[in-house]
Amino acid sequence: MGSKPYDRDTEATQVSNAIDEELRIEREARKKRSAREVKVMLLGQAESGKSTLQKQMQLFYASQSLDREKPSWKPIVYFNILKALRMILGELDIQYPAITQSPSSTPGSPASPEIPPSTASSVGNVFSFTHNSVTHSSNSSHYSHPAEASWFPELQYLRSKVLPLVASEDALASELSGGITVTGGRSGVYVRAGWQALVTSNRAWPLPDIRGSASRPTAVTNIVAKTLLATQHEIIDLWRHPAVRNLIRSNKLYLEESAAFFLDSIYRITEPEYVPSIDDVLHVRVQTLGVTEHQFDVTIGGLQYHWLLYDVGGAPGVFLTATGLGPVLRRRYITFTFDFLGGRQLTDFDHLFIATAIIFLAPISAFDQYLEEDPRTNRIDDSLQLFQTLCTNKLLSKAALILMLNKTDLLKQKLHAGIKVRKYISSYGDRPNNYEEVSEYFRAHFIQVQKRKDSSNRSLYVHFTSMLDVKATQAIITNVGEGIMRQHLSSIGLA
Ligand SMILES: Nc1nc2c(ncn2[C@@H]2O[C@H](COP(=O)(O)OP(=O)(O)OP(=O)(O)O)[C@@H](O)[C@H]2O)c(=O)[nH]1
Ligand SMILES: [Mg+2]
Repeated sequence: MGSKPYDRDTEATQVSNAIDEELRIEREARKKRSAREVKVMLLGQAESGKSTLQKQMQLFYASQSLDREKPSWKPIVYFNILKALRMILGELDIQYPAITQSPSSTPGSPASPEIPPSTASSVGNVFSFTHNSVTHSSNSSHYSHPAEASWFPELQYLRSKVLPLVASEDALASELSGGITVTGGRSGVYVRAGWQALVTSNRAWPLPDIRGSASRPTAVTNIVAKTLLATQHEIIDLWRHPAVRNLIRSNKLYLEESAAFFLDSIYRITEPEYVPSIDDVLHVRVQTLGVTEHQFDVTIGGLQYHWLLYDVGGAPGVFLTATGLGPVLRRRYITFTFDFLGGRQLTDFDHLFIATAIIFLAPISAFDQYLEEDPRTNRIDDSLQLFQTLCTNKLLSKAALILMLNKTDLLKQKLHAGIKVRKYISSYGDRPNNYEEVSEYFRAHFIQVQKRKDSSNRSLYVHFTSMLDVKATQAIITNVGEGIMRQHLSSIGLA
């Protein structure tokens, strides 16, 4: 019988060659792919505007996709309003415990649609401030404003009207998150990468990526829409009430930056046919947890490039490694993020540390604000420290570095209102308290950090931005985009 002798070595060699060939093909394919792939990372402290920049880039490079998403932002706009109302009522309760007593009914007031029973019962918990137990004295002499005691009946009435809405905040968040709650609140959130979070008073609700949210349930959203419509006048009366104005002016009440925009627009938002505008989408505040990836195709010089944008959530303690290392200290944020990205457990991210460019956002309006988790750290100081960590990171030393000194609109407003930089940053000294001087002062500090700490000798591109201004931001994106492409072409040897 002439059967061929079995040759173990030959077969092993064939298998080995086939594997090598497969690897070579995969390497070639990867090389080709990466020549067309531009990776951009957005970094900066919480609320610095990274996700807003991501939306602006989406608007610039893929505007139809943002248009398609608009309806799904509606419940999140509602959520931002409910959160603002909760914060207003919370502070009023602390300042004026008397208003927590039931009001005598006011004639002619519209009835609010019913809130789901599961949430209505939580009203007591939402406002269980220690101050509530203080018996209110009818003697108004301890109030700082002469009219304060006379405000109580109206505040009591407005509170009773708005309270059912506030009580639906958790139910709305639960509906949007598909019922998943994250325990531990702001400081101890454990969620996988790529989620956003609706943060309520003591909980966080992971919000699945808005892009995949077409089939969301809407029961609570509809009830909230009706309740908002039924109470729109009371919401406006509360928002414009001198008591609330007073609390904001005296810094006793600090609302998220989107709050004023949405509350001022309440009549437009409560219209039955309301669909969020691009402006609304840009104003929405949703916290990013972990890293969210966004992709666009960008055509330059007749060639199509695939942009991968990584929006890295800036809040502490929201990262989870695949190995379950858990929350990290604020100071280690960037180092950790890079470890997380460089760690090979998450294959999608394992090449991130060769990002083409990093855009670092620093909100320079935050000179009078402190970190929530560390009330002694000024937010500008925190931004400078994060920026320094970034400049010294070896893994990222090849990436182009772009610095956006953001929220210049808010900075101008604050300076115009007479808020003194010197009061919060003593080294500012006696320099003039105007926009030109202040913005230049901050710019010089960031540039100095890079000069001193970045050993790679790369250039730093600095832009002053106001991320809610579409026209101005689109011009900056054009400029930054061209720079990033130049960097990319040079890194793959084509420029
Ligand atoms: N006035 C003003 N508001 C801004 C600007 N940029 C962003 N915002 C608002 O600031 C809030 C926070 O912005 P985000 O983009 O969510 O911040 P982020 O850096 O992604 O925050 P994290 O996801 O927590 O890391 C949102 O309500 C934005 O609308 C700006 O230039 N001016
Ligand atoms: Mg974000």
